[in-house]
Amino acid sequence: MSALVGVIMGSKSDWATMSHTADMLERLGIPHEVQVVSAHRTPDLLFQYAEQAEQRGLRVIIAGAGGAAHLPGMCAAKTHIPVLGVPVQSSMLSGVDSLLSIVQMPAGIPVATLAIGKAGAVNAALLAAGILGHEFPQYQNALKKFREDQTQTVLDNPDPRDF
Ligand SMILES: Nc1c(C(=O)O)ncn1[C@@H]1O[C@H](COP(=O)(O)O)[C@@H](O)[C@H]1O
Repeated sequence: MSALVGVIMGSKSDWATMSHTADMLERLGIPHEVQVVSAHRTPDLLFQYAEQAEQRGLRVIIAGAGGAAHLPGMCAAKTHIPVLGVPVQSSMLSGVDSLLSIVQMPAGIPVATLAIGKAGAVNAALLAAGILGHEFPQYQNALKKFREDQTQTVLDNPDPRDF
């Protein structure tokens, strides 16, 4: 099956964070693709990627970027499919710069903004599963199973001293 989720990131250096998105999509069995695309460094490629996303069959785009993180917003400006933004933790400002760059979109062009770093990267994949779940019940079931397993793991390990 061709990719339903496009995972893009501003730089190879974002892969340490965005690999958590890919890992979770893999775990849920959701077909996806990953690619470095930068609004700053490869603006023409970004426009082409966003403009062609829908016709290529993508249903959701997850865009991770750090610092002056314009990638998710510019991607959202060029496509109608939902864009989920993951703020990558930058070295200088700990990702607060990334978060604010992504979250403060003007009314009319939404980006669904996740938490900074790994938590946001994982949750973006789970959110994508929820969005896809209406059209593809198998991913809704995979999401439910993930949640049930997570709950059970916590219930089975109540002692915080056991690691
Ligand atoms: N925020 C953006 C964009 C963009 O928004 O288009 N392109 C690259 N970057 C970010 O620059 C940071 C440093 O990149 P390098 O490590 O390549 O210098 C990365 O976190 C990347 O997401």
